[in-house]
Amino acid sequence: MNNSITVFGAGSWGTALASHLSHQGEDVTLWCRRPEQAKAINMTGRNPDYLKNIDLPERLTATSDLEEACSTDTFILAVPTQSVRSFLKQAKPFLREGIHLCNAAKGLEISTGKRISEIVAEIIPSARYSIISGPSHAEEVALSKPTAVVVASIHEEERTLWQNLLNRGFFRVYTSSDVIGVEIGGAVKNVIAIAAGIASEMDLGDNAMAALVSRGLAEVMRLGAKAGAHPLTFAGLAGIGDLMVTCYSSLSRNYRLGRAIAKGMTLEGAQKSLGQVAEGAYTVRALVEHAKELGVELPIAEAVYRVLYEQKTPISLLEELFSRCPKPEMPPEIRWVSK
Ligand SMILES: NC(=O)C1=CN([C@@H]2O[C@H](COP(=O)(O)OP(=O)(O)OC[C@H]3O[C@@H](n4cnc5c(N)ncnc54)[C@H](O)[C@@H]3O)[C@@H](O)[C@H]2O)C=CC1
Ligand SMILES: O=C(CO)COP(=O)(O)O
Repeated sequence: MNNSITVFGAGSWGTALASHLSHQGEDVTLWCRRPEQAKAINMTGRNPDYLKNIDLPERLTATSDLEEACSTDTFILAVPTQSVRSFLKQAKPFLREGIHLCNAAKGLEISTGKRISEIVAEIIPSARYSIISGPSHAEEVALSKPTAVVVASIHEEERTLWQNLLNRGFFRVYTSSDVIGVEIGGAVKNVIAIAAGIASEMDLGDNAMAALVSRGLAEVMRLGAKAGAHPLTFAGLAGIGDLMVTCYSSLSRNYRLGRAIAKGMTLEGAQKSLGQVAEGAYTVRALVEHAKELGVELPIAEAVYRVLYEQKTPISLLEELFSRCPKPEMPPEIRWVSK
């Protein structure tokens, strides 16, 4: 099979996915925001800003010309969540009707609390949407380390298309029809990973970390249940799988951001020192600022928000979390109500 695929966004994840597809024989264009980055990739075969040591396949070409990048009908969207809406508006005039669009970003929009499928439906309603998620650090995918992910779409032919394109070598792709669950799992785990970084820096211990991951999963599930996700999605790659890889790995930017905050850095300083996007710092705002509409209790997310945006100390939040009223482990709202 030989398709022409454009990957929007030449950060770590866009570069890793473009490289994977290109290694498998696809013609891939990597769209870069900055012309000098595209030029450097084409001249040196390496991305000067992300995954700098990875040799990119020869057939991968980069461009910063958006019209040229849009001249196909199959796309991966790998720009950070808060830029998705403005990016799609910019690309829309060049896009054909009925494009195949696989989103690779993980987050919720701060201004609306929306998932990316909802943003895409507003801006490009004719797009046939899929999402790829699961435990997949770009650094490992770029080195062809064994990785398993899930692609979700409400259209069976779309999930099959992306599975056929991406499932090669040590990159195994499962499919799902639960777009809502896969999106929520990927977005919220980034917030829990910030908490995990904080807990790790505070040396709270293995018990605390396991409690955090489990209770973090409970928050993911509560939110998912309310939004109409299938509960079993959270037992899979986009749920517990991604929570584990992000909460236990120093490759995770969200985890590293949490550690930096617990060391006493400001949020701005921590973000600057990271030099890459830690989506959890934004998604937590979407969760807390839209808590009323979301209608679920998210104590860990709220604690992360107060540490990042209200300068509360992690230890005071830990004490608050532990002094809450005792309750059942699984509240009644964790059940699947089909929508
Ligand atoms: N890095 C990873 O291991 C993984 C990342 N993701 C997700 O992929 C998304 C992108 O993350 P990374 O590539 O890791 O980020 P990154 O921080 O490595 O790179 C961000 C990229 O987005 C571009 N960008 C920023 N604002 C933009 C705008 N307004 N318009 C167009 N492009 C813009 C930047 O120029 C840069 O190329 C995030 O949602 C992240 O959660 C998902 C799975 C794995
Ligand atoms: O989503 C990821 C791994 O699946 C990457 O996590 P970070 O954004 O925290 O690095």
